[in-house]
Amino acid sequence: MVKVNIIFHSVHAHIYRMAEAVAAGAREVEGAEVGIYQVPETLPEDVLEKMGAIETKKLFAHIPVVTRDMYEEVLAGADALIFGTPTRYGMMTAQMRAVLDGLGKLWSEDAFVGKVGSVFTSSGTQHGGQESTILSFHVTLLHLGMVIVGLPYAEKRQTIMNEITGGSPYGASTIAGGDGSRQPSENELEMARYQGRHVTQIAKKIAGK
Ligand SMILES: Cc1cc2nc3c(=O)[nH]c(=O)nc-3n(C[C@H](O)[C@H](O)[C@H](O)COP(=O)(O)O)c2cc1C
Repeated sequence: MVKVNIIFHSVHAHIYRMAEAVAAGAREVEGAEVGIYQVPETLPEDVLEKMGAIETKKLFAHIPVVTRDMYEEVLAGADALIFGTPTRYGMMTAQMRAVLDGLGKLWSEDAFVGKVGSVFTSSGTQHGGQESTILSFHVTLLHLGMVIVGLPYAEKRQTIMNEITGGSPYGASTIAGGDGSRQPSENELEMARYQGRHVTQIAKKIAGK
């Protein structure tokens, strides 16, 4: 059994939809045990309301929130962690950062060394920093000692030119549009499934399971 957990933050549900696709891909691998968790939201209710996020947050309210008492089991206990974060000023969200910054004790115990780490993202605009979000996230994964896996060019969907699409060798991604109205395309969701499957296959090999 190879254990893969997907940890995401989302406000308007784009990353949530991508996370479900990543999970579906991971589940295709025989012997995979796949979990999906969201990080705690730190924005107050009135701010979420102003952002028009009350309804979109409800779409994934059923997904368990990973709290500090769960870090050992959910994060350190997995063979692979696949993180999903919206882009904020070209980087991960503060909500995701807060979880990573809470891993100090487990980091000092080498709890993540040799585990597989991977990242996917979304942004409002096509060139709004998807690559910098994923690559800067990778720095933290390297500090934790993780083996980084991206989205290889073997996944040809990232090379298409006939439609607007996310996806890069660094990881799957989607473009939400300035007003958040664009939903992940089938091409982007397929890349997310590929990433989930690919990470799981590699984690299975590394774990010898
Ligand atoms: C404070 C803030 C900063 C943002 N920074 C960027 C950015 O640097 N580039 C960009 O393209 N979109 C940016 N966005 C748009 C978000 O990336 C977009 O809303 C998000 O990817 C949608 O994902 P979600 O539906 O899962 O929340 C920003 C949004 C907020 C609220």
